[in-house]
Amino acid sequence: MTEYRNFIAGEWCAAASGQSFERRNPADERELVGRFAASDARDVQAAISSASAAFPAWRALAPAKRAQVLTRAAAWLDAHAADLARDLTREMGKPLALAQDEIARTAQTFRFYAVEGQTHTGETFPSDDPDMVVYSQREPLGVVAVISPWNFPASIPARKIAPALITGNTVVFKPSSDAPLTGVHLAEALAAGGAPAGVLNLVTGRAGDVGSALTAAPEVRAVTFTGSTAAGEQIHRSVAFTTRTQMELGGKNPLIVMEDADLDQAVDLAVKGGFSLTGQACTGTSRILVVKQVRAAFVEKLLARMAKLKIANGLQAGVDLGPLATRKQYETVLRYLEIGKQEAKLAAGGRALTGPDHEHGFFVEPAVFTDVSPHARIAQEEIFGPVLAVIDVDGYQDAIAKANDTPYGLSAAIATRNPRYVHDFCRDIQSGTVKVNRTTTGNLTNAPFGGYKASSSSGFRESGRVGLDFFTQTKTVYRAF
Ligand SMILES: NC(=O)C1=CN([C@@H]2O[C@H](COP(=O)(O)OP(=O)(O)OC[C@H]3O[C@@H](n4cnc5c(N)ncnc54)[C@H](O)[C@@H]3O)[C@@H](O)[C@H]2O)C=CC1
Ligand SMILES: O=Cc1ccc(S(=O)(=O)O)cc1
Repeated sequence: MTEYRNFIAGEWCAAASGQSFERRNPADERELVGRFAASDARDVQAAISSASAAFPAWRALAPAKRAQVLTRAAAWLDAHAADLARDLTREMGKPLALAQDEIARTAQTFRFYAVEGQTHTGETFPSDDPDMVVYSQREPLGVVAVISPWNFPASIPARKIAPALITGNTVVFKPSSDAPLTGVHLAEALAAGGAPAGVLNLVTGRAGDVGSALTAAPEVRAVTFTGSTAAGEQIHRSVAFTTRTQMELGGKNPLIVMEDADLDQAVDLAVKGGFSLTGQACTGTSRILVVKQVRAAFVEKLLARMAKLKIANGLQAGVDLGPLATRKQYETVLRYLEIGKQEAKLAAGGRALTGPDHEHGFFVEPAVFTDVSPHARIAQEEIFGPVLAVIDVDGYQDAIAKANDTPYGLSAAIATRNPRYVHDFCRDIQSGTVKVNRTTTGNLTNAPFGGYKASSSSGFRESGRVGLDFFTQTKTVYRAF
């Protein structure tokens, strides 16, 4: 099947316009992945009405019953994991092993919130009146809009949808039009899990056609979004002042390599953090701040390691890097490679790949720039591609000052064996996630996730137990006889 529809009020339905858009495989544009409903404001309004109508009964349902829906959806994901991972690779390009891992983590996220959401309780407070009890309780917000990107088309929406649903909200979900098929599969999973009609609604389409209809609707009580800073700003401007927002935005994530680091391990962190997912992770490493005395040895090992990377269609065995996910992303990365050549020294890589394995896809060689000024554009702006900027530093104080000197603060790592550096780094770095001798990428379902500075827009963290907070409001009750 290659024709996919919206999911509204428990029914699979075509867009009101009757139009569809296509998604093609970024590794080989000749392959059609599917055709999807090209929705507009009418479809969005139908989905919001459906979610509003479903809300009273869903919030009244026992949390254990809501949990069963998530648990059964997780079982459906597990049962279909092989096909889902394949579709995920076909639609956005990541290597199959990473897609398999993502589907497994998505099921895990549904199970995690099925359990945690049932004990997301309030507190009792000592009362100044013996005839009065005082307590707080958590209540759902209502209709929540979930807007997600293409780089993690299963795990990012899952960690928004699962906490929203378990706490009694209903959802209108708009996946990226560059990875809509995995969004369709999430809706299938929840339908198979027994979500009542209207509890989860899926609307596919271009941001320009559905964006503000969804985010500005007065019935939508909260918008949870992951994507670019530019889109985040637009959404922020479009919502009513009473609409709660949660935005996970970009990063310019540093890896600091100290003079005492195990250089083989540091290279591993740079390659995995910078190039896995072809650099298209918000937590991807993009700046390497390396102490001068080990810089030459580090770069030499890094280039040797890069020469062994296999770049091809993610469905092939042993692939390290797939294509960039979209033509727009491909053009952006090529543009930044040209900017980098003006600003710094290209030490390796950076060519657009052609030839038998690559000619129909968006493939580029991973690139390393050295002699990069900390204020160069390639050291300050999110590229979202396999491009590493190596910046020389004089020691710990210089490294931390430069690491903190961007508008972002999502994830940061240090390679060192010195406990003093470890201690100071965990204190000094302005970043929502801090890693010691681990990659900037990768985060656990059960731990909080979010950024400092321009990397997140609100104090509400995603993921982990605190990921439930965004989706509830607190009511304080004073109850006397
Ligand atoms: N933080 C992250 O995980 C991600 C960051 N990005 C960054 O964004 C850049 C561009 O990628 P895009 O796919 O164009 O991301 P984007 O931020 O434009 O799109 C992300 C999602 O938001 C939706 N969207 C965009 N504008 C909207 C609006 N005004 N109202 C409602 N929904 C809206 C899109 O349809 C998509 O579902 C990348 O180069 C990268 O720098 C992209 C994807 C993920
Ligand atoms: O791109 C940002 C990002 C990367 C990974 C994840 S998840 O841990 O797979 O959910 C979330 C956000």
